[in-house]
Amino acid sequence: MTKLAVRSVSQRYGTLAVLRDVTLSVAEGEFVAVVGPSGCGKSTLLRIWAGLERPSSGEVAVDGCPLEGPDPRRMLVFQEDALYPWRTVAANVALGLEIAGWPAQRRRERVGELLEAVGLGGFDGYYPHQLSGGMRQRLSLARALALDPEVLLLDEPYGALDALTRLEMQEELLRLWERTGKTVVLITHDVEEALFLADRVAVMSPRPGRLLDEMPVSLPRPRRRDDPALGALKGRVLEGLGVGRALAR
Ligand SMILES: Nc1ncnc2c1ncn2[C@@H]1O[C@H](COP(=O)(O)OP(=O)(O)OP(=O)(O)O)[C@@H](O)[C@H]1O
Repeated sequence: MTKLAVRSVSQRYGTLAVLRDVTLSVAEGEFVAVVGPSGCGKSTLLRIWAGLERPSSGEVAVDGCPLEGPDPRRMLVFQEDALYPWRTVAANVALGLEIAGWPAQRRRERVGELLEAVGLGGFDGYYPHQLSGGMRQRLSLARALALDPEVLLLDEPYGALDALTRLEMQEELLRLWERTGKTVVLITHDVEEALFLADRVAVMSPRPGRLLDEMPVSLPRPRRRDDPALGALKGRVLEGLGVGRALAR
């Protein structure tokens, strides 16, 4: 079943055309990565699916119905963590639960589960500035997961992390996805990250962003990062992006 869809979606900001005639669907439980040059409208597409903005033209659907607006069943996680610095780790995770009216005891239990799940057990009383970049991203993920959303919209969540932490976070995300079966859309600049994680990679053109290619990655998981088949796919994505084969090696 199709979870998310855009059909012939275009977005303009004043005279700036950002997305042009984009049609893309994501099946329930599917992991789709979107890659494309900086400024081609990837985040815009994610904000449209989050219900934070409406396209200038085209249709946006969730579960086959026109999208109405933001909904806790679809959670967006940003590149820069959007944590509240004055709230502790536990209080950051609890925010959505507070807004949803969960009683204090249930909130505490849920926050404990979530922090364990993302490897932050024992850090409840820390403040965001006392955490590493990777820990802050784990916290952002825990907060996004609090109300058990059906869809995770991840906007380059690991872009600011060092290479090793990034690989670790990719493995964790994969485990989470395998365990929960959530629908995931991941925006990334990192073609290897896209191919390591996703069922399908959508390749976008420079602004105004159009969909150039949709590439299924049918390799079984766990994937090996040095698998030559991944290398061949990487060549195809880079070629689509106009980067050329020479860089793929
Ligand atoms: N609210 C807005 N008002 C005006 N212009 C906007 C707005 N939001 C985005 N833009 C412009 O739309 C274009 C696409 O932005 P967007 O953030 O979607 O790109 P992106 O592909 O995610 O880029 P990056 O990979 O660098 O994060 C940019 O030129 C940006 O300046």
